[in-house]
Amino acid sequence: MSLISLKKFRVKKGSFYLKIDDLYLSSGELVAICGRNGSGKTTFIKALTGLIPYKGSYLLNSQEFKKIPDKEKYRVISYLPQEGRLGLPFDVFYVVLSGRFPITDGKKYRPKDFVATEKILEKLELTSFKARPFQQLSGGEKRRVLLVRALNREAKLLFLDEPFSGVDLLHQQKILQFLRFYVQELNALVLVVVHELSLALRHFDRLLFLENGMLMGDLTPEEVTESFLSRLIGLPTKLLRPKDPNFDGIYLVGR
Ligand SMILES: Nc1ncnc2c1ncn2[C@@H]1O[C@H](COP(=O)(O)OP(=O)(O)OP(=O)(O)O)[C@@H](O)[C@H]1O
Repeated sequence: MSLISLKKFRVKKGSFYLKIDDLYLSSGELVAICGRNGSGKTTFIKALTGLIPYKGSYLLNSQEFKKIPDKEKYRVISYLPQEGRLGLPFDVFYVVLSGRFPITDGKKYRPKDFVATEKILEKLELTSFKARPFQQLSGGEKRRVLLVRALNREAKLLFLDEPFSGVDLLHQQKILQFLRFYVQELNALVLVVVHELSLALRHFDRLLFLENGMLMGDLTPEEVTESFLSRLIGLPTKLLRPKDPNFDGIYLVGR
């Protein structure tokens, strides 16, 4: 059964229209949303989180999304916006802890919230930052902290808008490994806006390609062809498929 089911889904932003006729997404999938600047990726995930209005049918867990109470939505959904709030006047630990607030029923944080926060900081190598004021971190460090905050809710439906921007290659890889673990452990659906097509093609289960607000492709990495990529990118493209599936390092293409 699909976790998200869309039919004649429409979003209007000024003169821009997003139109998706049929799309079904299930738990346990790591999905990349790709496309050129202005193709509608952010508009799409903002509408799916309920931040901007839509028309048509959007079922979340077989329930009409608009009829689900906000409190219930916040328990199920976690969202990392493209531009995070950068003025948080707290230490890193409390910024990450606050990601769990919607699952506390509005009461105080429970001991298990503190334990989970310590654990996720350790897993994503941020323990040494935990007592530092968030505002003093570098751009990439802030991005990693805000991502960990979004992950800390343990939501079954996770939307991440460009989580890798400004993040170094080592930590991109750590985050990707953690996302795979997250999807499997929580049986979650994770949708990620990704510009780096190499990352999307190598690490994701399914790739949604947007062009001018339309879904022009819904493909597995194996189904993506060079001619499809050339059209999407607007440049001749060569697709290199690594021969060693067990290599978990980084591939770079040199001259
Ligand atoms: N509030 C708004 N009013 C009018 N047009 C808007 C508004 N917000 C977005 N748009 C337009 O909608 C289109 C889609 O924007 P969106 O942010 O979804 O693109 P994107 O694919 O996420 O782009 P990027 O890769 O640059 O982040 C763009 O042409 C943008 O200019």
